Amino acid sequence: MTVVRQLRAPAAVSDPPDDDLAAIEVHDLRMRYGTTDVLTGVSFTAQRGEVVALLGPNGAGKTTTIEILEGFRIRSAGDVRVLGVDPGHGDERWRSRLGVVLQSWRDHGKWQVRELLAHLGLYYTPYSTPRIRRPWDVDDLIDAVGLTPHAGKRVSQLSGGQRRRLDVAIGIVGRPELLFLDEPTAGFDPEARREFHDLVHRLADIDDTTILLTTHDLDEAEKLADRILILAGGAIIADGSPDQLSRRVAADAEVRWSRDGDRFVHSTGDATAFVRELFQQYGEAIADLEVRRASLEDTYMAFVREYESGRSASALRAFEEVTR
Ligand SMILES: Nc1ncnc2c1ncn2[C@@H]1O[C@H](COP(=O)(O)OP(=O)(O)OP(=O)(O)O)[C@@H](O)[C@H]1O
Repeated sequence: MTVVRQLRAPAAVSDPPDDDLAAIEVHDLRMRYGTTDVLTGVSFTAQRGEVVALLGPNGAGKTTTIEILEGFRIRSAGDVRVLGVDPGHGDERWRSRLGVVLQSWRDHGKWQVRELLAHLGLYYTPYSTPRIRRPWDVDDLIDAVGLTPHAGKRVSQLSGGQRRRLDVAIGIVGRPELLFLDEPTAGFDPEARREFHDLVHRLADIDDTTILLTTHDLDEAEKLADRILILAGGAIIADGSPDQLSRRVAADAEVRWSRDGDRFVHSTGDATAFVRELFQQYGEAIADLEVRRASLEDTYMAFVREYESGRSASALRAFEEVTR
């Protein structure tokens, strides 16, 4: 079954007037399944052109949050605006401005790659605007996701990683203003991952696409995201750039070097001043210099541990002080 539906062409489509609004605004979002509260008060915003990574342990509610923003799930409570619209009441024109890459999408097996993308692209033609020409040219799109050698293959013949690239192509064929990526690189080899990262940077930098992604790969989050949100216990327990978060967790950097064959390590709050002094004192005798801040993985683990030990409120207060 395909997701394509024939639509009546809307009257001339102009660019929406809400460019100054944040792409996503979420205030006190709550979600209850039966008697279980999964989201207990999620609040955050994403500005236009921002790449935001939503991190959190399994079952924290990342997919639930994303599906509410996409309009696929109805929230229990809270205010949500996506491209200025309540997703519970989004119409087809609103939907045409979104791109969605779900965690797994097993469909369309008999279609050929090029044929499928050309067909899905037709859905977006009526929503082309002077600023955003929809859909994406099919051959450019296939090239952008690295599927040119496989353009004539049936979807059922693609490998897992190629299939995932096609999922991404399906998500962006309508040149979305806002793109949701739920664990987009699961199953990618390192080369495919790097190409995908380049594509995300291109979408954000050149096309000014806002991107909200979930991932369990912290290295990926650090490479891609302008901002990281950590979801745990039904709420956002940390919100900031990777650098802001790592400073919150570990104010000190670790400096390592060697001199005359001996290795040294020193923790300092001002690595630049320390290194300057080191060179003044020992000059060319210094070798193998490294300055290391806490990685995002260290930072993430510290936040989640802090949260799990019941100190989330104090962690959040301290974080807000650092980023104020
Ligand atoms: N339709 C549903 N009915 C009942 N409970 C659900 C439903 N969908 C999700 N849940 C529960 O809500 C919680 C959050 O699930 P969700 O898939 O949003 O988490 P997640 O953070 O995306 O997890 P993961 O990292 O494992 O993908 C889980 O405990 C899950 O079992």
